Amino acid sequence: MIKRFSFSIHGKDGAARTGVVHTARGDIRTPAFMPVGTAATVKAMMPESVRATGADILLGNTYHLMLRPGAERMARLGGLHAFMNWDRPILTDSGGFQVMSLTSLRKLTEKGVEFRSHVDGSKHMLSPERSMEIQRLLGSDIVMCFDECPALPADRTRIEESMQLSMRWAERSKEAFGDRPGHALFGIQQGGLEQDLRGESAATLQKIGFDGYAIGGLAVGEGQEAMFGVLDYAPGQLPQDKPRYLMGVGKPDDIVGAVQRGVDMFDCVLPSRSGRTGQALTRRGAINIKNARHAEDPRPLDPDCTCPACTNYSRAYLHHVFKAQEIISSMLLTWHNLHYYQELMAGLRGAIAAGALDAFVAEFHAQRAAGDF
Ligand SMILES: N#Cc1ccc(CCNc2nc3cc4nc(N)[nH]c(=O)c4cc3[nH]2)cc1
Ligand SMILES: [Zn+2]
Repeated sequence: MIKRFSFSIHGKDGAARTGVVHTARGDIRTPAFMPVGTAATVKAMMPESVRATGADILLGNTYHLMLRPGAERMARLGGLHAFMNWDRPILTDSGGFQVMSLTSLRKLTEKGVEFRSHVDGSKHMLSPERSMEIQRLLGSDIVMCFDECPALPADRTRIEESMQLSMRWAERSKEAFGDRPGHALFGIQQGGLEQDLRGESAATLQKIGFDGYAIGGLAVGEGQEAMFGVLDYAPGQLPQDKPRYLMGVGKPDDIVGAVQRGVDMFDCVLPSRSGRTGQALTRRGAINIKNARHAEDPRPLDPDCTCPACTNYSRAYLHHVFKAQEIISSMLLTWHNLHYYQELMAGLRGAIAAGALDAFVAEFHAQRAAGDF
């Protein structure tokens, strides 16, 4: 018997919710953070280490995996879960956003988008139908509609036309996805910073009917204030009994503010990418371990953190291995950052369940104001 996708909300505090997304490959505690595993790996992390940080689900990318190793090849090899040795849920982005942000040679039409690979320059095409087929071949548990995310700033006409195209593509995505018990399809709201266009998008998506709803078109340079301005109304435009996923977000304080406004799921490359550059994200704010002041500091990054980096190594050691460009430097800081993100999510879940989110958020900001340690 295939376990069907479902979402149960166990607690609320204001607009914030905490609950569980049930999937055929396991449960996802929400609010949830999804580490990004773009090319079938969360960079510098073994999958068992990613699980040890507390992650219940990973994100993969249609765009990267269709170029290398290829969707049909991945299917022949048993699918993405077997390929990368991660047997829990995987959500895959649908590729449109990555095409627009990673390629320059491309042609956008009603049918879809033609582009050249940033890997080897070969020609490729993505459409709602092909994106659904690729995500099926990968074996993704949560599939994202194929959409268009307009670059900001853009005038209202461009935003409106792009949103309407994305809604036509959402219809085609749903049609192509078919009825796949045990798998979920999420719609993606567009509409830029325009409340009425986002309302129209939400209504159209709800009429088509999806297992979850993403808030797209944000974290594209609009800044936190404008993003929170949209989040003051956008989650409420979406069905309240389905998961709400804010794509590409974000910094710790972005996530806290978005959870307060009713968002349930997040993904961002920040903790892994910044970890590889020597930036440690901690409850007191960011620390750049390459700074000379850490060269002889015997203390851990964060004395209150239980991750392997903070348990077994000094700042001086982390400073050393970063300066020496040792591979372990990326491993340890990525592990720390992902551990910190999962601790933050666990803290948010517990605070919402206890009806104590305001106090949690106040303490979150107070610790960061206390500054570096
Ligand atoms: N380090 C680092 C770092 C780099 C980039 C970002 C911003 C990511 N923002 C973002 N990802 C997105 C993916 C998306 N996918 C789709 N299918 N649609 C979107 O509207 C969309 C919007 C997004 N906005 C955040 C942190
Ligand atoms: Zn740590």
